[in-house]
Parts: sequence; structure tokens; C-alpha cells
Amino acid sequence: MTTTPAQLDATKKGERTPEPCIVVIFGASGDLTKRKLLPALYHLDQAGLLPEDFAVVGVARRDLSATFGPDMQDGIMKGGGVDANEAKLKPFLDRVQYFATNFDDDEGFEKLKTYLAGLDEKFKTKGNRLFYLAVAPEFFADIIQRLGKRGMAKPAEGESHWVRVIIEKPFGTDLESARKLNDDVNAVLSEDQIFRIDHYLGKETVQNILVFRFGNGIFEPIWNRNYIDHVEITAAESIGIEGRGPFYEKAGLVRDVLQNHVMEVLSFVAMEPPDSFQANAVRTEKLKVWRSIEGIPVENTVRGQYGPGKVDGQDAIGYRQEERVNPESHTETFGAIKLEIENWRWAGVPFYLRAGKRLGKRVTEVSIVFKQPPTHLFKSNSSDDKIEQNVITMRIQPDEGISLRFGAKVPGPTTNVAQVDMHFSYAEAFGKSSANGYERLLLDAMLGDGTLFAHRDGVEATWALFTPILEAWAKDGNVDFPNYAAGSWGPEASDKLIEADGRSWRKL
Ligand SMILES: NC(=O)C1=CN([C@@H]2O[C@H](COP(=O)(O)OP(=O)(O)OC[C@H]3O[C@@H](n4cnc5c(N)ncnc54)[C@H](OP(=O)(O)O)[C@@H]3O)[C@@H](O)[C@H]2O)C=CC1
Ligand SMILES: O=C1O[C@H](COP(=O)(O)O)[C@@H](O)[C@H](O)[C@H]1O
Repeated sequence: MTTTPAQLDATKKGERTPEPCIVVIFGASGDLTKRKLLPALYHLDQAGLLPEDFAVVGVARRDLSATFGPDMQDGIMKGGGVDANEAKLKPFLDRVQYFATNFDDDEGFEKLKTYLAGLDEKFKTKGNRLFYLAVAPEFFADIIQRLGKRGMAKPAEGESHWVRVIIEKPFGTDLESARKLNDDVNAVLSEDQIFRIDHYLGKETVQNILVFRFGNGIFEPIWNRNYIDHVEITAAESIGIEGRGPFYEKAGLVRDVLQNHVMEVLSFVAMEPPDSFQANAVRTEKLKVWRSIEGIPVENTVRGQYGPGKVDGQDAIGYRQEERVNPESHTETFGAIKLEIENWRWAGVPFYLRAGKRLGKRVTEVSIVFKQPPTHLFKSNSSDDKIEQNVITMRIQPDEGISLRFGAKVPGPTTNVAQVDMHFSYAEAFGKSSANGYERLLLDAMLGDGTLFAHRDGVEATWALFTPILEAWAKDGNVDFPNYAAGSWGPEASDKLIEADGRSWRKL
């Protein structure tokens, strides 16, 4: 991870160094732990951002005690794309331990409690715990209940250590299940102990949306219905479901990406300035955005599923041909919606959101498309002599950066206008970073800072928007899937959704 001078300064001053603690990862042998969590912890270690007194304990079902070290080395270096040699990894791996238990084994939890207490002695971790639930959602409530039952979820009277729990997504599958999960979790833990993770909030470029808007004086005055024609958010992936058939069959694109990642990004684009960058202030403003969306009519939604096609010049199979997927599956792998935020700033400005698997390329970006100038003074270089609109594009990934598209005079004896781009690139300005979003969020959770985590009300507010759509889709079995070819930009209906308003998706 490239560490910026500011980060290092903060670290030297001890401002961002957590207290001693043990990070306990449930689901230690899983895909997420190998590909994202251990690499992120290793990056933090290399950047000097972890406390000196620190340990990681992986918990899973299989007995991997003997092989966990080498397995993890392999996982970190290959799965996480970490560029490190054994000598650099060793001191980190010495602090990574493994504990085998079944999640439904009460006795296993009792033993885990004793084991962690032993590690406190060895690593001087003072009883502080960050539990990370990197497990299938059906285990979230169960594990928390067992922690509660064994006295592991809260410090006892007179004890001064802390206990925090990171919960992975998806947080519920609809409004009702999200409410139930919130109730179950809140029965054991107080809200300030709960860190509902959405790794998009850990991405530098997502956080930079707030810095761009509220850390500069020039953008906010035009960030409203008076100047903005519409907003587009695209989260396109070229990959398919990567062997996660059973998970994806139950989830689908809306539950996997739209309800969480895309709605989080939307809230940063649309929220009012919070009165501070503290968790409660930010959460309050995000919530107001979601609550100002007065429902999304099903006519303003499009669903799709990829069929066979070509991605990056290679043949790609269709979703229904993927392993462990129903050959007649109705699960959506693409979603597009149009919504409006009924508040003073945004009334009348449509937001078009789309996300999907196996699209033309991997790109996540937000485009703010401004209104046309009031008169047509110059000749445009475009074939239809159309007045182009200014666009601010915030590229979340890859090629992270921001660009402003505007008209410029084409050199020559006529006064023709062509569209040009002014571009800021993260990599050019700050160097390349391999951070995956989890570094920042793990660090924040160790520090007890919930600003970049989802809150109970927020999760329920976004589910309240998507549950009726999912229910309407489930009732209407009349789907014509597959309806887009792998490697394309989604179903035709997605283009029609925006074209019906005389607009079109930006070419990416
Ligand atoms: N993978 C990803 O890219 C992403 C994942 N997530 C979320 O993270 C969570 C984990 O996902 P992922 O890592 O892919 O899942 P995996 O299926 O790869 O891993 C599941 C883990 O849970 C353990 N486990 C399962 N059942 C039990 C049990 N009864 N007792 C003890 N251990 C058990 C497994 O251990 P064992 O090997 O011993 O069976 C394994 O370590 C999910 O909620 C997912 O939605 C979120 C974003 C991205
Ligand atoms: O949570 C998830 O996110 C990934 C996309 O994350 P990114 O950081 O690679 O953009 C998605 O592929 C996966 O299906 C989903 O579960």
C-alpha cells in the first residue's frame, strides 16, 4: 500500500494507531479472508498503522492449525496480490493464529474465550476484541448470540476493555429480514459496537466524493437542481459470478450491489453537508437522502441476465451455464433504475443507476451531467451540431480520478467547439495504491470510528426502497432471460429507460 505523507504524519503522532487488540476473524478459511482481509491487515502492518501489541485469530470449522501459516502466506501473496517476500511476511504471520470450531458449538466458544485470554497474556492485547464475521449471513445472529451467552460480547462490570463486531454484507435480504437481524444483533450489542461493513465506503475515491464536494469552495454552489440536468452512476463488472453460484442464485444483482454499494455512493453524491465528519452527522445526512426517495416505480426499473458472449475477446458462458446455477434461473445479473430525490436540492433531477456482471468492462463511476448553456452561440464539431453538456466524472475504479468535460475552441479560422477533458489522476498525483478498501475500514473499526459504516436506520431505509421492486419482480415471472450478451452493456431496455427521457448513458 502506498502510504501518503499525511497518513505517516498522523501515524507518527499516534493519532491513527489503535489500542492493542486481537482481531478475531470468523470464516478464516474463506474467500474473503484470503483475498481481502489478511492482505489488508498485512498492508496496515507494513504501513506501521497497527498497534505493536496485536494478534489475529482465524476461526473456521476445519482443523487447519498445522497448515494455517503456509496457507495464509499463500493466500496473502497470491489471493491478495501482495508483493512481499517471506522475510517481510514472517513477522506478520507470527501474530496470526488459528482456532478450529463449528459455529454452532457452544463448548467451542467457551474454549475460544479461554484461548483468547491466553493470547492476551502472550501478545499484551488487554482484552480488546474486534470480531469480524466473514461468514455466510445465516451465521451472523447466531455467532453474536453465542458471544453474548459466553460473556464475550461486552466487558463485564468494572472491566475497561472494548468489544466491537464487524458484520459483512448482505445485511438482510429484504426489509423484514434486515429488521429482524438488526433486532437480534441489537439484543446483544449496542449500536456503537456494531460495524456493518460496505467495502465501497473504504475506497479512497468514494470518500473523495465528500472531499471534492465539501473540501472545495467552487463545486457546491452548482451542485443542485439549478445547474444539474441528471446524474448517472454505473458499477459495471466484466467478471461473472466467479464460482459463487449458490450465493448468487439467492442474492442477485440488486441484493449484491445496488441496495448497498451503489446506494452508499448515491448518498455521498446527494447528501447535504454534515455539520462534522463524525459518524452521527454523516449518517443523519445519508439517511435523509434515502428517505427523500419516494419509492421507485417498477416501470422505472430494468433487470437483466447475461447469456453467452465475448468478454475481452474471450468466449464467456451465460449465467445459466455457470456452475451450480439453475439452467432456468430467473436471477438478475443486471439492474438499472431511475429515481428522484424529492428534496429542495434535487427535485426534478433524475438519477440513473445501473450495475451488472459480465458487462463490456470493469468501471465504476459517477457522472454529474450539467444543463446546456442557454443559447447556441458557437458551432459544435459534433455531427448533429448538438450543444454538449459539461460533465464532471468521478471515476471510482479503475484509473481512479476525476475529469471535467467542457467545450473548447478548435484552433483555426472558424469558431467551432470541440469537447475536451481536464483530468486528475489519483495514481499520477499520489502514486499507485494497492489498498482494497478493507484497510481503512479495519483500521476505523479498531479505532471505534463508525463514520464509514452502515447504520441500522440506513440499512432499513435502503431495503424499504428495494423490497417492493424485488417483490414485484418475483411475482412477475414473465422474464425473457437471458436478455443481454456477456461483454455488452446490458439489455436494450436499459438504454430505453434513459432514452425515454431524451438522454443516453455515457459511453464508457
Ligand atoms: N468473497 C467476497 O468477495 C465477498 C464476500 N462477502 C461476504 O463475506 C462473507 C464470507 O464470504 P466468503 O469468504 O466468500 O465465504 P466462503 O464460503 O468462502 O467462506 C465461509 C467461511 O465460513 C466457514 N464456515 C462455514 N460454515 C461453518 C460452520 N458451521 N462452522 C465454522 N465455520 C464455518 C468456512 O470454514 P470451513 O472452510 O472450515 O468450512 C469458511 O471459512 C459472506 O457474508 C459474503 O457475503 C462480501 C463481499 C465480498
Ligand atoms: O460485494 C461485492 O463486491 C464485488 C465488487 O467489489 P469491487 O471492489 O471489486 O468493485 C462484487 O464483485 C461482488 O459480487 C459483491 O459481492
